[in-house]
Amino acid sequence: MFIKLRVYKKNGLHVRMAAAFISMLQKLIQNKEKLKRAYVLYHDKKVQVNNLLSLVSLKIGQGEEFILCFEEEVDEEIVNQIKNFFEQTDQEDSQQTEADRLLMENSITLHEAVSALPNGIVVVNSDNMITYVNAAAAKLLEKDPHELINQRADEVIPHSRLHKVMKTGKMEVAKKQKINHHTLLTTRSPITLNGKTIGAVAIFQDISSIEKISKELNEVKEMQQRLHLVLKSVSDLIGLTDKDGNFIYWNDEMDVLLSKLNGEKNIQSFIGKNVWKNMKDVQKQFMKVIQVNNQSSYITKVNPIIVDNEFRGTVTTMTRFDDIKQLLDKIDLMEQRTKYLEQELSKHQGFDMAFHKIIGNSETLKDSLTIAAKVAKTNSTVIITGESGTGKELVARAIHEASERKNNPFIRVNCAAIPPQLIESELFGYEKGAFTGAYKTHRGKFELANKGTIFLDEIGDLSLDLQAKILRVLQEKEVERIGGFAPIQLDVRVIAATNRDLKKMVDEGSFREDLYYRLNVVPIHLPPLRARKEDIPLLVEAFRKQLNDKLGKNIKGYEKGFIEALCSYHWPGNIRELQNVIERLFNLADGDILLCKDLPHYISDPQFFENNEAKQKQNLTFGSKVLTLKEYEKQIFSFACQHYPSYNQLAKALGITHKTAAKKVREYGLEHLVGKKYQGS
Ligand SMILES: Nc1ncnc2c1ncn2[C@@H]1O[C@H](COP(=O)(O)OP(=O)(O)OP(=O)(O)O)[C@@H](O)[C@H]1O
Repeated sequence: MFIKLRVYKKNGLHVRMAAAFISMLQKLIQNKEKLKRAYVLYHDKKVQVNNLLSLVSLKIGQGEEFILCFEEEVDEEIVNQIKNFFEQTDQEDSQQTEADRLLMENSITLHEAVSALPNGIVVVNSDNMITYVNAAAAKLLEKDPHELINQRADEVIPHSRLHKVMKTGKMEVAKKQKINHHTLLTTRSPITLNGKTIGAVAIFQDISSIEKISKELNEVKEMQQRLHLVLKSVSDLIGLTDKDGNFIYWNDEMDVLLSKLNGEKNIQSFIGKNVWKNMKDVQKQFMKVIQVNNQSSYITKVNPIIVDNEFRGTVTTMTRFDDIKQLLDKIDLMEQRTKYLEQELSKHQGFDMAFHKIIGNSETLKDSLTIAAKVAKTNSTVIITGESGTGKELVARAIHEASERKNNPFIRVNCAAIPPQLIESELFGYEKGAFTGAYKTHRGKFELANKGTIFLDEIGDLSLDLQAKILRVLQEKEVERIGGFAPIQLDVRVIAATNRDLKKMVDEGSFREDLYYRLNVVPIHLPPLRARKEDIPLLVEAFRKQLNDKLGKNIKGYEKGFIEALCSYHWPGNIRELQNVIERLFNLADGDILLCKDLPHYISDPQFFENNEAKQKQNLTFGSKVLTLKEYEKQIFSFACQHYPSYNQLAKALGITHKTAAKKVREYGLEHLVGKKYQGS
C-alpha cells in the first residue's frame, strides 16, 4: 500500500524529524519484519524506512512529496497518525531550526564521505543487524545495499566476527579475511555509548590487487635472480647499454674486459661511433669480429632494444673468437676421426655380400675392396691390375654381383687365350655368310654381355688393331658384327684386367694411349700375396673348409710350423698357387691334419731355389756341337717350363710377354711341362 506524504517543515525531512518519524513508526508497527519491508520512494530512489542515514540522504526538502510504501496492509488509524505527523506545522524556534540544519549538513557530509570511501564499511546494531553498509562493502558482498540492511551480519558476511567484538568490547585491527575471492584486511570495532555497547563497525580494506602485485613482484625478483645466475654462468661476455651506449648492466666476463679499458664503459669504444650511429638509425642487429686493445678478437653482436618504435638501448654479446676457433679445430679433428672410423667400419662390415667370398683382412686388400665396393654401385669402367692369381677375376665378378646388373650376364673374355684370328669374331660376332664357314649368325661376347658386364681379362695381350676396335665400342656404345649391316646398340659395363704394366706399354707404343685412359677410369690394384702374408692363415683356413666339402674329407687342422712354412714362402703364383698347394696336400694327407713333410721342397726348404738355380746354370753348357737357334730356344723353354709354376712367371724370367711365352710353349708342345717340378716335389 502507498501513502503519499508531504513535508511541511522548514528544513525538510531533517535528521531529527527523520529519527522522530522512524521512532514513531517503530512504536506504531510493532512487527519488526513488517517494518523491514517498508520503503520510502522519492523520485527514482528507494530506501528502507527505518535506515536513518539513507532516509536523510534523500534530502527531501520543504513542500516536497514522497511515498511511503508498505508491502502489507496497514491499519487506517496508523496511516492517519503518520499523515498527522507530517501535516503538523508546529512552530519551530529559529535556534532549533539552525541546529537541525547543522545536524543535517553533518549527517549528509558524513554519509557522502562514507559512501565514497574505497574501503567497505558495515555497521551493526546491538542485535548484530546491519544498519548501514556503504557501496564498497555492498560490492565486496556482491549485493545491493538495501538487501543487506536489517540482515544479521553473521548470516550475510562470511566469517563475520562483529558479534564477538561486541561481546568482548575489544577492537580487532587489520585481520585477514576472505570474502568472495577478495583478500581483505578487516578492522572491527565496538560502538559504545555511555559505557554500553550499542553496535559495531567493520572496515574492509581490499588488498587483493596488492597481494597480486606482491606475488608478481616476487616472481619478477625470482626471475631476475635466475637471469642474473644465467648471465653469470655463461662464458660469453654480455652487457646491456642505455640509448647512449653506456653499460648499465654487465656480467662477470664482460667485467674482466671492461676493467682493462681504463674506465671506458661505453659500447661505442668497441664498435666505433659511426657503426653505433648507423645501428641506431637502421635499428638492426650489428655483428662483426672486433679486436679489443689490439689483443683478443671477439664475435660481437649488438642488438637494439626498441620499445614503442623508440631506441632504448642495446643487448651486447661478445664471444671469444679464439674459443670458437679452438672449437672449430676440435670439430674438424672429430670429423676427420669420424671419417676415418666410418672408413674402417665400412672396410669391416660395409662390403656387399658379393665381396664376402674374397678372403683377407690385410689393409692393402681392404683398401682395394673398398674402392671395388663403391664402384660397384656405378657404371664406371674399371681396370683391375695385379699379378697372376691375385684374384682379379674374383673381384670383377664381385663388382658385377654387387651392381644393379647382377641379374644380367657376366661375360669373361680371356684376351690372351683366344687365337688372334678368332678374337674379333669372338668379341663382335658375325653375320651368316660373312666368311667361309659362317653357316649361321654368331653373336659376339659384347652382345652376350648386353645389360650386364663384360670382363676383358689380359687386355694387355690384345693387338693394336683390336685395341682400336674395342675403343670404338667403348666410345660409341655399339658393335657391328663382321659382315653386319647396322651397328647394334649396347648397354655393357666394362671391367678389364691385366697383370702387365699398361702405362709402360703405352710408353713403348704397344698399347693405345687413348684406350689406356678410357679404361683407367677407376683403377684397382690387387697386391701380391707376399705383400699381405697376414692373409695366408685366413686363406688356408677358408680353403680347408672348401676342400673338405669339395673332396668329402675331414681335415681338421695343420701340424705345428705348417702355417709358418707357408708364410715364409714368396708365392710367385699368388693365391691360385696357394690354393693348388693346399688341394695337393689334401690328396696326399693320410690323417686328419696337414703335415709339413708333405709340403713341396721349394716351400719347406727356403734354400731349394738358390741351390737348384746354381745347378741349373752350370748345366746350361751344351758341349762341342752347336745346335740350331730353335733347338736352343726349345731347350730354354723346356727348362723354364719346369722351373716356373706359371706362364706369367716363365715369361717374366725370360723377359718376354706372357703372350709370346704362351705362343712358344704351344709351338714347342711343352704345355705339359709348365709347373711340372712343383707338382712332382
Ligand atoms: N682373396 C681371395 N680369397 C679367396 N680366394 C681367392 C682370393 N683371391 C683369389 N682367390 C682364388 O684364387 C684363384 C685365382 O683367382 P683369379 O682367377 O681371380 O686371379 P686372377 O688375378 O684373375 O688371375 P689371372 O691373372 O691369372 O687370371 C681363384 O680360384 C680364386 O677363387
